[in-house]
Order: sequence, then C-alpha cells, then structure tokens
Amino acid sequence: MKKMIIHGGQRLTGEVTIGGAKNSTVALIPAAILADTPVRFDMVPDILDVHNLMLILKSMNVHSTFEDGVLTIDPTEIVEAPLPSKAIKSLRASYYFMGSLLGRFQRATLSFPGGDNIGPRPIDQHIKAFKALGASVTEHDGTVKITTGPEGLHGTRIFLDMVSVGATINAILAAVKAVGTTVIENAAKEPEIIDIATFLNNMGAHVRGAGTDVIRIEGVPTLRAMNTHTIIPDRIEAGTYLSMAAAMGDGIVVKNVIPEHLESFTAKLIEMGVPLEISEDSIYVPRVTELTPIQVKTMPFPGFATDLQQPLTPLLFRAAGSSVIIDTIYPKRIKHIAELRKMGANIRSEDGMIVVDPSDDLIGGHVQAGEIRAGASLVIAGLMATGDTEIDQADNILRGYDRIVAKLTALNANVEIVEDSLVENGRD
Ligand SMILES: CC(=O)N[C@H]1[C@@H](OP(=O)(O)OP(=O)(O)OC[C@H]2O[C@@H](n3ccc(=O)[nH]c3=O)[C@H](O)[C@@H]2O)O[C@H](CO)[C@@H](O)[C@@H]1O
Ligand SMILES: C=C(OP(=O)(O)O)C(=O)O
Repeated sequence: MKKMIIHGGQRLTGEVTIGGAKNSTVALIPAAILADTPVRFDMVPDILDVHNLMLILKSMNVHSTFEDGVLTIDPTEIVEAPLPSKAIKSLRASYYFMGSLLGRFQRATLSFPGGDNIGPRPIDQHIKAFKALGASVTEHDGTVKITTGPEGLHGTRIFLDMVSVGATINAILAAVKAVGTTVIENAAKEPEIIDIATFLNNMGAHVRGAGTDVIRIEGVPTLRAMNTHTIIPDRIEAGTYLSMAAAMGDGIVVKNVIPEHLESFTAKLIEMGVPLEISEDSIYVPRVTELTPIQVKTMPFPGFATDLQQPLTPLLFRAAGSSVIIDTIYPKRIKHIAELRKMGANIRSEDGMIVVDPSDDLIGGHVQAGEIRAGASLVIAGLMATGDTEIDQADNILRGYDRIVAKLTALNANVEIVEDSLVENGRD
C-alpha cells in the first residue's frame, strides 16, 4: 500500500491534460477479447486498474503491452483459464469479463468482484440480461458460473429495472456476437457506453442507439480491429481538476475535455459563481474569490455524476453558506466525510443528505482514502489545507487518476507518493 503526502497551501497554476476515461478503458480491455485480431488503444490512462486488467488478460494467454499511452492486446491465442482472484477483486469492472467471456466462449466463471467501497453494488441486472440471452447463472462461494446450452446465446429483449452503466455494457458485450437481435431498454446513456459501442462497431459489430435509452444490437459472427481506438477523455478526472482549480487555482487550463460530457458539472460551477471559459476542447478556470452555496443531486447521465460529488465537496467549503448533496445513485458514498472532519471541515451526513458548511481553515491531517473518489476529495482538501496531509491507502487514488503526482507537480503542487513501509513489512 502507498501513501500520498501533500504539503498544502500552495496556489496552483498552469495547464493539465486529461487522460483517457477510466470507465471506458476498464470496459474496453475486457471487450478486446471478443476480437479475432490484435487490438490497439491509445490515450490509455496509466492507472492501477489497467495494470490489473493486463494481469487478468495474461492469465488467459492474452499478451498485452502498454507504453506511452498505447495499449496493444492480442487475444488471438486466448485460452479459458481460472482468472486471478486478487486482480479480479481489485476492481469492480472485472465483471465485464462475464459479458466478454460469454461472447467469446459462451460461458464464464468468475469470482465476485469483492469489496463494498461505495455501498452495496448488486449485479442482479447483469445476471438478468445474461439469462434473457439464454444463459444459466449459478453462484457458489463467491464464484459466478455462467453457462449456455448447445445453441449458445440468442438475441432478445432486455428491460433493465434501473439505469445501470455496468449492466448496459455487460449486456452489449454478451449480445454483440449472439445470434439475432437484442434490444436493451432503459439502457444507461453515459458517454463511456458510446465509446464501447464505437470500438465494437469499428470492428464490424452492429450496435445502434448507444447514448439513448434503447440500444439495438444485431449479432455478428466475428469482430476484427482495423484501426487504433482513441479513448474518450475522462470526464471525472476533468471534473476533479476543475474543482481543484476553482478551489486553489490562480488560473488553470484543463485540456483534452469534451465539454458536453461535463455540462451538469460545469453548470453547477457556474451557478456557484465560477466564471469558466469553455472552449471546444479545454476549459479555463480563473482565480475565484466569492462562491455561492449550491444543492446537488446525483443522477444517471446526463445528470450530475455520482463520481463527482466527492471531488466537488472541498470547493463547497469555500462557499458563503450551507450546500447540500444528495447521492441518489450510491447514498452510502460518504467515506470522505469522517476523514474531512479530521482536517477541520464542517461536513456531516444527515437524513440521507450530505451537508457542507463553510470551512475556511482546513488543517493537514492523517487520513485514509477509503475509495477512489473519497481519495480525490482528500487530495483537494490537502492542497487547500495548511500543513502536511498524509493520505493512507493511496492505491485507491492511483486506481483511477492518471499520473496524478506528475500532473499536480506541473500545477505547482507539492505532493509525493511513498511506500507505506510499515504495511510493506507485514502490518497489513
Ligand atoms: C467501472 C464503472 O464504469 N463504474 C461506474 C459504474 O459503476 P456501476 O456499473 O457499479 O454502477 P451502475 O450504473 O451499474 O449502478 C447504478 C445504480 O444501479 C444499482 N444497480 C446496478 C446494477 C445492478 O445489477 N443492480 C443494481 O441495483 C446500483 O446499486 C446503483 O445504485 O457506474 C457508476 C454510476 O454512474 C459509477 O459510479 C462507477 O464509476
Ligand atoms: C466507483 C468508481 O469506480 P469502480 O466502479 O471501478 O469502483 C469510480 O470510478 O468512481
């Protein structure tokens, strides 16, 4: 386990370039095993999730290389093999191998991606989709076994009971090579779903309607990559830097963004009084002096992303009054609250709401990044605080923030990642 140390209080300035979207990448890599050719991605973020997914690929004899943001994956010699449970459990998105293995081999066995880091994360809608496509699913001792009869998977109508990014993508992965037409209704509309569909369609798939709530898939027998797929920019990483820039910046340009993907977020910053200058693919955040409190309710896309409520929180400390956040997607996503309080923040959870009061004098402290976005909020708070902040479990931050120390250092922050030697010596 690693620790992040932040020497707080430095004003930030300069430019930061956003990497490829984590939540696309972690689905694109499992999707790559559906191809009958090698596959190449660029704008791949250098994050722990990618390295763990590469380990999972290796266990199936799928060779991959990753250098300078380019990831190549060769699934042509793939074999069925038990997947390494430590890597599987390290990231939720390993559940996309259920859909892609089903598409490739008509069966899949996977240990349940463990952990409960942002509240309960059921996969009943994924299972419902697999069953509708003709699979049988059993679960025993934390292992999910999905099988099909001799006819394999067939096209079907799938109505998702709730809007789920994971279930929508898993249903696409399983259906893309199934015989016949599949229609997913009440599908999630997140930009990452469009990115997966674009990748598959460029290999010959017929996925129509991604980005709307009805997705139609005509199964095809083979998928062949003809070109490099460029991953869309990470709207959550972008939102994190926008929040940080408004909180501590003396003028920061956030580059490589698709502003349309960030509208629900930038609308809230503007409502707070941050005079953003939004261009075609970058956003300038000037130094901000006064901020108005706001109310935020997280919703499926195009609503305000649950993944951005925690990164936004430290900025709310600077507003002149109480702000309120309601996370309707993951109401238990509150791991940051107790940690921020240790730094002197006025924040509490009350009747399903997060109430954030002005907190002018944050003080560096010893805190824990219980999950990725809680970690992001602690990083921003640490930058705002006087003194040093030590964030334990920084691996959770590195799961999803591309080269974060280099990017923060280039913005004039004083941060470092160190090995937690006591943990290395066996404390954990
Ligand atoms: C790797 C990835 O892309 N992760 C994202 C994905 O997670 P994840 O795919 O886990 O989230 P979903 O969109 O599936 O879940 C949305 C809501 O539906 C519920 N649900 C979901 C599936 C299911 O079978 N049953 C069920 O009840 C969940 O508990 C949650 O309340 O979308 C979340 C919501 O935008 C983001 O926070 C995560 O960053
Ligand atoms: C919760 C998140 O990711 P994951 O679904 O991979 O845990 C996130 O990206 O905020």
